[in-house]
Amino acid sequence: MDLFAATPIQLVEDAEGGIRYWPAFVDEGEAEAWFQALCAHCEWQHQRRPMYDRVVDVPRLQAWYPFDQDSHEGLPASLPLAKMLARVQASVPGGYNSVGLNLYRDGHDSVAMHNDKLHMLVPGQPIALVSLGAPRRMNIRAKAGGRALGIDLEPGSLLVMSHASQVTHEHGIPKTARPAAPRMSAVYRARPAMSPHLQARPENGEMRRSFTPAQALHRQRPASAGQGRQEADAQRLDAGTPSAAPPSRVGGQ
Ligand SMILES: O=C(O)CCC(=O)C(=O)O
Ligand SMILES: [Fe+2]
Repeated sequence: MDLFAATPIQLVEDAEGGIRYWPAFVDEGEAEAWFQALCAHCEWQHQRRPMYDRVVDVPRLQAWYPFDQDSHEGLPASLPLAKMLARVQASVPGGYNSVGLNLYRDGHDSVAMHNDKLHMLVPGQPIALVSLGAPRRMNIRAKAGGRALGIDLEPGSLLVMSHASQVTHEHGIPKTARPAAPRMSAVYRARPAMSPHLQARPENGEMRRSFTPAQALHRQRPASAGQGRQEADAQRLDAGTPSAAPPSRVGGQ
């Protein structure tokens, strides 16, 4: 392993490791192979969520794989997720038992500023986010105030956020008017036992549509642009998996 890849950039400090970024976590060839395999073989879903009197689109595709922490049962053999997990574990050991994937088809896809849902995370355990495909900017902002920090998440990079950082900071991927090729994140987390995440979906009246591999990368616009579907993004409710918990402004997976 080269020294560059082994040395993270410290973005936020706290007692649990803060937020750290490894720009060249894996080489380009490997990142591209993972991206292609995940695009083609993940079970991509497009969520729509009831919100007040409307149903809103989650502006990105998602896939979820809960798995056994020891045996890795739950990670499909057709996907490189176990191999990716081994790489993550080698850099940032943790009790990971869930991976959530996000596919941002173009600059219209996004995730609103949020922290990952605390009741669905094991305290003290890291959140490890592998970026693949095109680079996209992530904003990270202290809840206490101050300017957001913008970091361009490169393909093959690793971003690790401490549990503690989810209490103090928010993160999000804003929409961009610049041409943006598809980008993916694979987010490894340690979920508490029996968390709602591990139970059958859909939950809370959420609606989903599945995508074939060929459809996954092609955005399907509403028939009438003027009456386009509302997106959850503006309301900050799109930031993760709905759960049995009451809606809150934090969102996140
Ligand atoms: O795609 C990303 O880099 C961020 C995803 C995220 O924040 C989440 O899934 O909770
Ligand atoms: Fe998040």
